[in-house]
Amino acid sequence: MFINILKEYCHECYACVRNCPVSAVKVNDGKVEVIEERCIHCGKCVNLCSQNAREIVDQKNEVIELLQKEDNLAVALAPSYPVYKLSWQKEDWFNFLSKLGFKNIYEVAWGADLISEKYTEILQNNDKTLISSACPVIVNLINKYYPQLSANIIEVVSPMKALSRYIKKEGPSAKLVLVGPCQAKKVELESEENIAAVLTFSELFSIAEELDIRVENNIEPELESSADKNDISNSARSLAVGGELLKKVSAQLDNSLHIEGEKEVIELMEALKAEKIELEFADLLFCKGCIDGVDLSSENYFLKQKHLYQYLKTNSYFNQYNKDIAAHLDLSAKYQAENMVLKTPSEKEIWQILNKTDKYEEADLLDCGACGFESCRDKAAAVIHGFADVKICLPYLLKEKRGELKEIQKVNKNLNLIISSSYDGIMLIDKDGRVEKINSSYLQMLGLELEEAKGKKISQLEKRLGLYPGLDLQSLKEKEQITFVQNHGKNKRILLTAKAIKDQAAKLEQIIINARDLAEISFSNSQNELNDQDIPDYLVSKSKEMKKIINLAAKVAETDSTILITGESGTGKEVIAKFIYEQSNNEGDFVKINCAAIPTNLLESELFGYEKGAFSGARKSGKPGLIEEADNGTLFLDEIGELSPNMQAKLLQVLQEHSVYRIGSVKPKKVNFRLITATNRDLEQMVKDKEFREDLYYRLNVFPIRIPPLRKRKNAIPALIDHYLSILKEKYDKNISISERAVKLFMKYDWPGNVRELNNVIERLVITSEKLLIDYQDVLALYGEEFKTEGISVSSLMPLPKAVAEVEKKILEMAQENCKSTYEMADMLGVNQSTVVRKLKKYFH
Ligand SMILES: Nc1ncnc2c1ncn2[C@@H]1O[C@H](COP(=O)(O)OP(=O)(O)OP(=O)(O)O)[C@@H](O)[C@H]1O
Repeated sequence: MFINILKEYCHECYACVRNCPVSAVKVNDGKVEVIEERCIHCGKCVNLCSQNAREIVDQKNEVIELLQKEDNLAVALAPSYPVYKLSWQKEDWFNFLSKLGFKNIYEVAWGADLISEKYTEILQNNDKTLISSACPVIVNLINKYYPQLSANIIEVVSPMKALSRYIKKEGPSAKLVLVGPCQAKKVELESEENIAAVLTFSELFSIAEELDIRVENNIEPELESSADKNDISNSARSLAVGGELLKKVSAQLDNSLHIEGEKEVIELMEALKAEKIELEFADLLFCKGCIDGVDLSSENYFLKQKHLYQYLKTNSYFNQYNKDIAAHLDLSAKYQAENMVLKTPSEKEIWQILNKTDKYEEADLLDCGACGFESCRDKAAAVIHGFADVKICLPYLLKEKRGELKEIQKVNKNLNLIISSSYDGIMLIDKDGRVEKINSSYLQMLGLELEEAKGKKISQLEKRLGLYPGLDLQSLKEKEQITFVQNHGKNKRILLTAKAIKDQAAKLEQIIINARDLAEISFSNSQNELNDQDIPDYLVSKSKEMKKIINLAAKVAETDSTILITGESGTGKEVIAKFIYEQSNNEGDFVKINCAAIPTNLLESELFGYEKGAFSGARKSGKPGLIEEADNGTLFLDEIGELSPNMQAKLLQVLQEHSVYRIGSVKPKKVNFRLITATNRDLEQMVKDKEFREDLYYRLNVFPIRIPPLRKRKNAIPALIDHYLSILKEKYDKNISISERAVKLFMKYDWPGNVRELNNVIERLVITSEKLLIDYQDVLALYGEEFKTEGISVSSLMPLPKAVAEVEKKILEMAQENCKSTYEMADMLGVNQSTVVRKLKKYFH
């Protein structure tokens, strides 16, 4: 690759696309690329790039190395060399090059002298238009884009090649570095074996800078002229000014011309191609003479020209040349057509492309040139040839962007509306943990005004408001999302879901927090309540309390949140855990273990598994633990309150690292499971008593579900009785039912064993009953004392007022458990509401 595009500097101005004379620059994904095989190496795109996004591949390092190790390194200067340093004379150049380490200095002008003789010879016996081969860009242009004219290029090497061949003969061991103003020479001379490197003048001077070489005027030139050598003609030395070659060779030609400059050359090519013009000889230069070459184009052209002629008058050449050696040189060359001419697309193909950027008729073709092509048609052709992105069309993109902007504004407006009207608290935090945006629901939850929250550090807010635990920014750097319950003082608990927004390099950019008051989740009358037919048969949900729990469970099932189910033994914690698993999208299994039922040492291997030979008695092959088995599924740890401190620590590690270590292994295994735990113990109290780890408690208590005891939801009893009777009828093949009075008796009992006890009692009654109707008496017969709670039983003497007070208190307690309001209690007890309020105050405050 001759030209590197520095993509980070390219700002998509497409000046290079627009100005490349042969469409050798393509646009790919917005960035430009040089198509090497189409490039004629004119260097124009390098010069015009204002962002310096082009880098010519150079050989500076090779030359530095050569200067340090080669004893016989020569340099050849292109004829334009005097104009690179307008203030320098020959001595300056000599001192400079000698100090750099070159042992011999040649001038390419000698090569020009050599080839001009060859030209004169060929032109004398010629019957077709011949074109000069001195300019490598012209040779590339003809071979690639006017292949029918390749045969017209004069079959003589360029002056530089001629010189290199001469030097090879003169001193075969000499290695040569060529220095000139032209990028194309680098490609042209690549294959000449005695040329070690080709540099531009700028590259040569940057090497000097690197080696800290300066010009000193006190060194005299050491190179002497000798008698057996020849001079260089001044016409050859002025070859860098356009037209000098023609002057030198065309004395006897009637029909020849010299042309320089891109536009003029291409015009002539077109005329020659169309056979509109016939010439004996055309001396062509792609630049305005080599003094205007890519590396010299910044200085005023006429100043350069004047200086060159002046310099040649007052400064002799560096070296003389041996004509005898030159006489035997092979200066012939063959030029090969490489046809890069593209097929012209049809009108239909062009319009198919134009249509893609909303251009349907001539009036739509603005030809603004912003895409880098002169016309919309040219651009469409480039798209067809694969050189351009169809979408790069400024008017089209502007229209599209305007539409997108409108859409974004609309979405933004809607989004703001949704956020501000959301019932959930929503907060946006920046990567440094400062509040960027917060909606009014959240402000209300925190009891803050907007200005008290906006821009403040979340950690400071949490401290000030006593919110604990705080948002763990560190873990959000590693994870996508965390869910946890945050305590607001004693009574308020907020369920927080914090989602990390990360950039492409996975660095945390922002955090979105969604907050819900747990009290509201638990008691809200959800609009998305499950229908009765969606509730499985094994779950009796007739009571209001159970319905709420089931709806809550169904909602949380959709998330991957960790759930803690609490409630007395037999209330249905496991049934709810199972229901959550069934409602979720978990692909894996429901794996259950009762932490109280297994001794600690066994529990560890059950949960974590073990490697082969981990302990005596272990299975030879090792065994995966239940945590591994629950991968992608749900792990239900019942009686979590019974976990030993050691096991608590190990479980916490699994939850923090999302990986498990089998016993005897140091290799973690990644696991992904939903955890549901259950307990009938008061974990919060256990934390206070230091019996349960606080950090583990917070990890488990992400989404709490509390199942009340059956005595607090006695209205569920009839439905539960029906449920069990229908199962038992089938099981025991008995068409048995229960009397209303017996049910009433059931309703008065406190059911310390909860639903499980109720189930057992009914089963026993079904088994023992000889009739088809279980009655009040049957219950009493079987459970006698326990169920005799109907009426008031008096077992000892006491003052009457005290007895009345105790009865009143007991009755109020019972009414409270079964009623939602003091009005309902008043109704049930046959007194008015104010009496209930007064008596409640008396006994309970
Ligand atoms: N809502 C319900 N509908 C039908 N059956 C229920 C319901 N709740 C509980 N049960 C039944 O009650 C019994 C006890 O339930 P479960 O084992 O789920 O209770 P638990 O709270 O997990 O008990 P423990 O704390 O002793 O483990 C089971 O037979 C279960 O099927």
